[in-house]
Amino acid sequence: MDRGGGMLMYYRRRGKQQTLKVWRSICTACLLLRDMLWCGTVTQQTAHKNTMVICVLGRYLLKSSLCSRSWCRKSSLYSAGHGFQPEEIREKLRAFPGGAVDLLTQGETGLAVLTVNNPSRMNAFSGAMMVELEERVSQLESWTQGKGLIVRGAAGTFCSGSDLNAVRAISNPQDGMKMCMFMQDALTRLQRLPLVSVALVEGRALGGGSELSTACDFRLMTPDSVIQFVHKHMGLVPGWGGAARLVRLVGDRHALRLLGGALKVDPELGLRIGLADGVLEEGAPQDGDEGAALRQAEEWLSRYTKGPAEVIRAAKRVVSSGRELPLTEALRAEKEVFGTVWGGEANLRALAGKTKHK
Ligand SMILES: CCCC(=O)SCCNC(=O)CCNC(=O)[C@H](O)C(C)(C)COP(=O)(O)OP(=O)(O)OC[C@H]1O[C@@H](n2cnc3c(N)ncnc32)[C@H](O)[C@@H]1OP(=O)(O)O
Repeated sequence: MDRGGGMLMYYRRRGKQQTLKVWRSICTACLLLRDMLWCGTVTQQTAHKNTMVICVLGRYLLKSSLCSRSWCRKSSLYSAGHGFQPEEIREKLRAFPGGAVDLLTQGETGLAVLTVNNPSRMNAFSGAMMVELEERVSQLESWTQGKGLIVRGAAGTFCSGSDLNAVRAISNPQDGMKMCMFMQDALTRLQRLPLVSVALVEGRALGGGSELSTACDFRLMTPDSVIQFVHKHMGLVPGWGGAARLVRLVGDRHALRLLGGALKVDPELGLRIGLADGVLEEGAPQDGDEGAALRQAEEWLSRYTKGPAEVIRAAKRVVSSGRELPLTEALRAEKEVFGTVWGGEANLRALAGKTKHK
């Protein structure tokens, strides 16, 4: 079994052990109390009070052990209880064909390129493409050697959101909710991948396209590009998790300006409010070199992905848990990830090499 799979097994086993330990402690404490009550060491009132304390404490411990388990298991956002039936939704979405979501993984560099590919519709997401996106995310979840991911659109533009033809056909509230849960789930899983991810925004990122860009760790913009949450003009708000992520990226006031005003975010505004992390050099597409922006993005990303895969992936994991979990849980998750690199190959090599950080 590879290291990633082994780690997941370790987390699962550890989660079960923790839960068992908590149950065992609750039972032992209750039995002890019962014996003390029989022997007359404690009064009935004290025993009752202590039972309450044990129950509250036990509940807290169980909850926290289950919480770290579910985080490590990369569980879905929604379950059947929320009306989330992924296979049924996939079938519905596949009824709207067109376009593709392509994935290219490079073994030597550990970088992958995910391309939203529907140029005749400015890379709008057909239903079939939503299903393909989820499949590509699953592929990336099993790619244990990966370190970085670039998300881009084909033919010099990023993505114009969901395909309006599909949107019209599923405009009833039930189908809308299903699509919303499906895309939130896929994009949350994309954001949680143990890969440093960057959205390469060329041309336009509109509606769902702007939401997709926020599911990456970073956004690089070409000089003439625009990110625009156009949802207001469609009588909508983001539904692919874009609003929740936007608030975390730029703060609630900027987020409200971007959504309420459907503002066009050019690179200058993007950098100022912290939505963009870099602007690529001028001129490349005009030279007829379509791959130039991608090469620049690869070079930019490689600064953060140089080094052993297990260390880069661990860095992304601790950032993901820090980003999403309450502090106590995040610290516990960090401890677990730390345990996977401490005394590991890269750590021992660095110690033997007397590394200096000049
Ligand atoms: C929760 C998710 C919410 C959402 O994503 S709702 C969707 C939000 N997106 C939009 O409203 C974008 C609508 N499109 C536009 O505003 C413009 O097409 C856009 C992207 C600014 C490009 O404008 P232009 O450069 O003038 O090009 P154009 O309009 O002639 O477009 C070229 C072809 O692409 C098509 N297209 C663009 N965006 C699309 C979309 N989202 N769904 C379906 N088709 C779309 C457009 O209809 C046109 O096709 P055709 O040449 O007329 O056959």
